[in-house]
Amino acid sequence: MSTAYHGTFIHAVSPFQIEILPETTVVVSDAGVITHIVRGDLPAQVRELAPSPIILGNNEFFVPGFVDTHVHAPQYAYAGAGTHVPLMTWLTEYAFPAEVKMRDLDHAQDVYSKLVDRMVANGTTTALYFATIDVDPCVWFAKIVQEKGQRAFVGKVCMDRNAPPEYVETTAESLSRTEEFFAAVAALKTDLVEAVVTPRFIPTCTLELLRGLGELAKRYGARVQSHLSESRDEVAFVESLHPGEGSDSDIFAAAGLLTSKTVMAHSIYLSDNDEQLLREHGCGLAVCPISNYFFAGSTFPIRERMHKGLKCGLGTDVAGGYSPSMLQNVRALVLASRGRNHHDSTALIADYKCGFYVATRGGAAALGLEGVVGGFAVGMQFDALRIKVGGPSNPVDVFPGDDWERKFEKFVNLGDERSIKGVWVKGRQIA
Ligand SMILES: O=c1[nH]c(=O)c2nc[nH]c2[nH]1
Ligand SMILES: [Zn+2]
Repeated sequence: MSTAYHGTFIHAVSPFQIEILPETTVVVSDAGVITHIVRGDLPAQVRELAPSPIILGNNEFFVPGFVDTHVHAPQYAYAGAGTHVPLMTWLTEYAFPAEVKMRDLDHAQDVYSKLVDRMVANGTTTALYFATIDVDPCVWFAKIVQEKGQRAFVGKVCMDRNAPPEYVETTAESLSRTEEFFAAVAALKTDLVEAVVTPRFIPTCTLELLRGLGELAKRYGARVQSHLSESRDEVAFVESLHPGEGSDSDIFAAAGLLTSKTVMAHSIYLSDNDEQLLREHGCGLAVCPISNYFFAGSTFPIRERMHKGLKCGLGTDVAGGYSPSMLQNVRALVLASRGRNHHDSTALIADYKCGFYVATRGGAAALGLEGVVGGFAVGMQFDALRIKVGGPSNPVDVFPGDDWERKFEKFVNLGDERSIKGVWVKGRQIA
């Protein structure tokens, strides 16, 4: 049985253009795929296909669900804390201990459930996750996202050097556990949760491990994620570990880890050669503006990089970024690009439309899901948010004369989970 949704639909069709479809009916099949988009009054033909259409009220509209291209699930336990130290210190003092604690599966259940609930409430329908180095808590996490119905790509983190003795693997363990995790996720038999090859970053992975993971990614046709050229201290550390062996991009490329199914987080410090390598291999980049304020020491030049053909999505980077809200990250992206322009008037500014684009369609493209999620079109899957502005306890006030464009812009700049009244993934309502 199909379901019909009638009202106003708003999505980004490019980094510069928002399309508003008022008085529109979207019909979604049992399989969660959009089969019809009809403008105008609710057509009689739709009543036959979908006898109980969902009709939006005043000040309501649908937008595509958000795509978070970079999240560390176990770090949610301390999100909002640890904002005073640089990356390498933060990893030792906050990230690694929090990840070790996931070995306590009751604690893992608590943190992971709260994170996924919070992300869904904030409208994130797709996420690319880092978990931890241990297989059991990773499988636990995959089951939690499966139960909650979010579309998720989950990585068992790999590290065979420069990590605490209680939180490091041998090269052989890291590779065999990755395969174990792939088998466990395949056994879940779900098309919404997928395992991802996940070297943490070059400082914690030997070249032997990187090469082994490159081979696994090829053999499984798997997605890959890692961090790339993310901060000055990380870049200096890689230079000291691999003098004369090139940049992070060169090292990942040599290991076979740059593919069209790769998403690299941060990617701040890129030479022309790095940009060319990432573009040629069709990699996606996860831009994490809140986290960049704290760790990167520089702003990702998003408009310039998109113009050069690099596929950019938005990432919260919980908990290097303190907020799991994609809207908060859209705003941080816009503010950061404006700040960059204040220092260099030739720097291009990303506005709220651009921010919304990278949070939805851009993120989908970075993950190779263009034409699947991130917008509304026949043949795409229905991952959507029902938004309401105005009314008591809504952070967005509306006034006479506010048209759809203004209501949408207010939602992007002022909205939060109180404005998100329903969340659908592949046609199924999950919140
Ligand atoms: O923001 C980050 N969070 C992490 O957990 C991490 N690990 C390596 N590099 C990292 N950057
Ligand atoms: Zn990260």
